[in-house]
Amino acid sequence: MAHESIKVALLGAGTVGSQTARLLVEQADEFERRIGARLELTGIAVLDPDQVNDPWIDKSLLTTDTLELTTRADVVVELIGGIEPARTFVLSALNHGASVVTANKALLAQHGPELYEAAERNGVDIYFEAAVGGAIPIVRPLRESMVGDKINRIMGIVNGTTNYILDEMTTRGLAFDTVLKEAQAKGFAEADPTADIGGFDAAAKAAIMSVLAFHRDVRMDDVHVEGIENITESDIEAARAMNRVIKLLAVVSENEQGISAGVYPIMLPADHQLAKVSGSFNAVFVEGEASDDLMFYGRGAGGAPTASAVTGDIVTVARHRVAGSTGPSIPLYSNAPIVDASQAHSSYMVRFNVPDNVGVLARITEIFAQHGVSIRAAQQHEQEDAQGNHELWITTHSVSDHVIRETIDDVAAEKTAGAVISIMRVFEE
Ligand SMILES: NC(=O)C1=CN([C@@H]2O[C@H](COP(=O)(O)OP(=O)(O)OC[C@H]3O[C@@H](n4cnc5c(N)ncnc54)[C@H](O)[C@@H]3O)[C@@H](O)[C@H]2O)C=CC1
Ligand SMILES: N[C@@H](CC=O)C(=O)O
Ligand code: NA
Repeated sequence: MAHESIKVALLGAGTVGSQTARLLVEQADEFERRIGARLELTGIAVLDPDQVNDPWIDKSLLTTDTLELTTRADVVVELIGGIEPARTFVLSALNHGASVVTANKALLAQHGPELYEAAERNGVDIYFEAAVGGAIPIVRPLRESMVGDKINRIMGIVNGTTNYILDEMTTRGLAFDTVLKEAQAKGFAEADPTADIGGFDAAAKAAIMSVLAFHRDVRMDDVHVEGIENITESDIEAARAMNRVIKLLAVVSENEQGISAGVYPIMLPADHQLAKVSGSFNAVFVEGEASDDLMFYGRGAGGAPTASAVTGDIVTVARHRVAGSTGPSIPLYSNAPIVDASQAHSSYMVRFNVPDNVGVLARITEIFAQHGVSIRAAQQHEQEDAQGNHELWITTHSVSDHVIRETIDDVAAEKTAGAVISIMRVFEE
């Protein structure tokens, strides 16, 4: 039977919702030809209709009764964000037989399996390309294209806000707070930017990628998270002096020990491909057993780029409805153990402020040796501060996060040995 139209309900008309509405209006004829049925926007739920002034939005479609809107659509597009009430709206949509498109990584990283199961039980789709890497096609490749391969590791820059902040601090020497405000103004940051700065947004994406790559129920709480909130201009200068740049990486992997997922800042060599990813761009390396290395690159945040991924999903699930089918399910059959990513080994650079006294360097290296931490390089800087202290940089060989932190705690406990300025992972292939 020919479909006259596919009813689309939009929940949210903020940074992403507004641009999604624009694409749906501007591309309506094109989408109709691709789908074989017209997309009919039946309602747009927002918190405050008076705040919506986009010329392409028909104000008569605005509603504040979000739950009701989820009950009268073929496709519900959730662009509200957060856990509740978004979870309730998505479940309502699925249980009323609508397919769902969402960009909500926070929701999927906490309740994904419950929602995937609800979609399957109701014979509908749940698609979420925008939830990882914004415009970059990465969810679909993991969910469909690479399903015949075994993925060993995924490593990437998956948060546009933090990449923008680190890049602007590095290239323009701007202060952290100034750049964060810019990222918020450009629409990259989450409603609560601590999700970006604290690494939680990247951690949610790491959990989603782990589910798709390893077929294992991996949630937000399984991801080891460190953010960029403590990174200072002096850390950036130190990295530059080592011909490195600081990036916030999400790394998920599976080996004989199990699955590990972590997010942390790390110093990359300046000529590493990920070091060159600038502004709000994201990049994801996927290491497949048969495919070998794949790289995905593009705009990871912002209204229009994210809306591109959202409308791609809307067209896809609409096509499925016209065909009377659904896309692939998300099987979670693996019970591989989850390994604490903070136990993964890495090289580290520790910066100390030390007094220029006889025996200080010897005492610090002795404490490192007592913990079995092997030193790759040590460098004391000639320049002294007002108190007559000097910076001492120690780079280690591979060591676990746990051991290096115990080591520097012991150094810090000896007041005469000097103070720890910062500690940072150093990328070694
Ligand atoms: N901004 C970006 O670059 C990206 C955002 N995302 C995700 O997209 C989603 C939306 O993000 P933004 O557009 O940036 O958020 P936003 O804060 O700009 O917009 C949120 C919209 O939801 C509406 N809303 C909030 N509570 C509601 C409720 N109970 N009922 C109806 N409407 C409600 C607000 O009125 C507003 O229109 C989030 O899940 C976010 O994580 C994903 C990728 C990139
Ligand atoms: N706040 C996020 C938006 C996209 O997911 C980011 O900065 O990457
Ligand atoms: Na994407």
